[in-house]
Amino acid sequence: MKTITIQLDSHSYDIGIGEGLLSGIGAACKAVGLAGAAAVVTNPTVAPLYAGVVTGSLQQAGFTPVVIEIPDGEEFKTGETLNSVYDRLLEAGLDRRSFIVALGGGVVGDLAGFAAATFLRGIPFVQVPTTLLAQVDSSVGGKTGIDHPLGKNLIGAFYQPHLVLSDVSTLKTLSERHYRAGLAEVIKYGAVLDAELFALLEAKVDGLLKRDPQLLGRVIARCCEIKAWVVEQDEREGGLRAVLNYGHTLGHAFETLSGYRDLVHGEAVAIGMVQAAQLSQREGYCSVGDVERITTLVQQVGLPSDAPVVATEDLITSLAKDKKNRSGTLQYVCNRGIGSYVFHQFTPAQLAEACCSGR
Ligand SMILES: NC(=O)c1ccc[n+]([C@@H]2O[C@H](COP(=O)([O-])OP(=O)(O)OC[C@H]3O[C@@H](n4cnc5c(N)ncnc54)[C@H](O)[C@@H]3O)[C@@H](O)[C@H]2O)c1
Ligand SMILES: O=C(O)C(=O)C[C@@H](O)[C@H](O)[C@H](O)COP(=O)(O)O
Ligand SMILES: [Zn+2]
Repeated sequence: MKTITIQLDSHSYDIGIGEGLLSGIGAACKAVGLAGAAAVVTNPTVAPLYAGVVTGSLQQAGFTPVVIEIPDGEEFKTGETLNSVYDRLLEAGLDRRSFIVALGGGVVGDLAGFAAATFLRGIPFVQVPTTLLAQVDSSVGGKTGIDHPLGKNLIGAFYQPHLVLSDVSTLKTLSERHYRAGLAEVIKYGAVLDAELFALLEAKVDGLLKRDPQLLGRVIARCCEIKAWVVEQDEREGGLRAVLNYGHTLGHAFETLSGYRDLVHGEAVAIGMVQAAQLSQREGYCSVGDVERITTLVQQVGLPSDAPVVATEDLITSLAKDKKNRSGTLQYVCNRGIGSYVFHQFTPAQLAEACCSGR
C-alpha cells in the first residue's frame, strides 16, 4: 500500500492506495482511534459489490456497522436525500462517538461527508472511494456538500475525513463511462499543475483505457500528492485551491443546465477544460499547439469536447451563481502552457459569449 499524508492545521490524515484494501478497513478505522457504531453510507449499485466485505471487516474489528443506502445518481445529491440519511442515522441511534463510512463514488462521498459534518454538529467520517474520480479527487481535501437546482455544490462544508482508503481493485467493476469521466480530473491535474503527468498520460492512453493496475496505482498516487500539496497550502480556497476548478466554471454550468442528468461531472469538466484551453489561447496564455494537446487527450480517452447547445442567457444566469463570483467577476482558471496556470477575470457574460459564439 502507498500512503500519502495530508498535513493540515485542523488535522492530518492518511490516504492509503493499493489493491485489496477493503478487507482492512476495520483495522484501519481502529488504528486512527475510531470507536462505536459505524454507518456505511452507500448506494444500490455499490452495496451488492462491496458493502459485505466492508461491514465484515468493521465487525471483525469490533464495530457495529449499519448500512444506509441512498439512490444512485447526481440528481439525488440533494437536501431530500441528505434528510433521509439524517433520519436513518437517528433511527440507528448513532451518537457523537459514532462515525460514517462513505463507500462509493463522489456523490456518496460528498453527501455522506456533509452528513458527517452536520449530524450532531459533526461526527468523524472515513472516505472509501470506489470510482476513479473519487480516488483521484473527491475523497481528498474535505469539500463536502450537495447540489441545488440553481447550482452545483452550493450547500456544503469544508470537513476533512479521518482517513481515505482507496482500493484500486474496485475500479475493475466500474462502467466504461464513469471510468472515463474520472480520467477528466486526472487530465486536469496534468494540464494545470504537472506537465510531466500530462506527458505520461499522452504516452500511456492505451494502458489507461485498459486500466493497467500498475499505471493506475502510479497515476492515482500522483494525483493525490498534487491535491494534498494544494490543499495543505489553502484548505478553504482563499486563493491557490481554486486552480482545482480548472474546467469547472463552465463545466458546473453545463451540469446544472442539464438538470444533473445528461452529462456526468467528469464529462462536463472535460468540455470545460477544452473551453478553458481555447480561452487561454485567446488571452495569450498558451499556444494553439497546447490547445490541440488538451483537446486530443480529452478525445483520445473518449470524453466529450464540444459544448452542449444552451441558451446564452441561461449560461450567464448559471455562471453568475458560481462560488468564485466576486461582485460580478469570475476568477477563471486558464492554463499557462501545459502544466501551469494563471487566474484571469471574466464576467459571466464574457464567458458565455465566448463559449456560445465558438459554435
Ligand atoms: N469533493 C470534491 O472535492 C469533489 C471533487 C470532484 C468531484 N466531486 C463530485 O463527485 C461527483 C462525481 O463523482 P463520481 O464520478 O464518482 O460519480 P458517482 O458517485 O455518481 O459514481 C459514478 C457511478 O459509478 C457507480 N459506482 C461507484 N463505484 C463503483 C464500482 N466500484 N463499480 C461499479 N460501479 C460503481 C456509482 O453507483 C455511480 O452509478 C460529483 O457530484 C462531483 O461534484 C467532488
Ligand atoms: O477540491 C477542490 O477544491 C476542487 O475544486 C475539486 C473539483 O474537482 C470538485 O469538482 C469540487 O467539488 C468543485 O468544488 P466547487 O467548490 O467548485 O463546488
Ligand atoms: Zn471536479
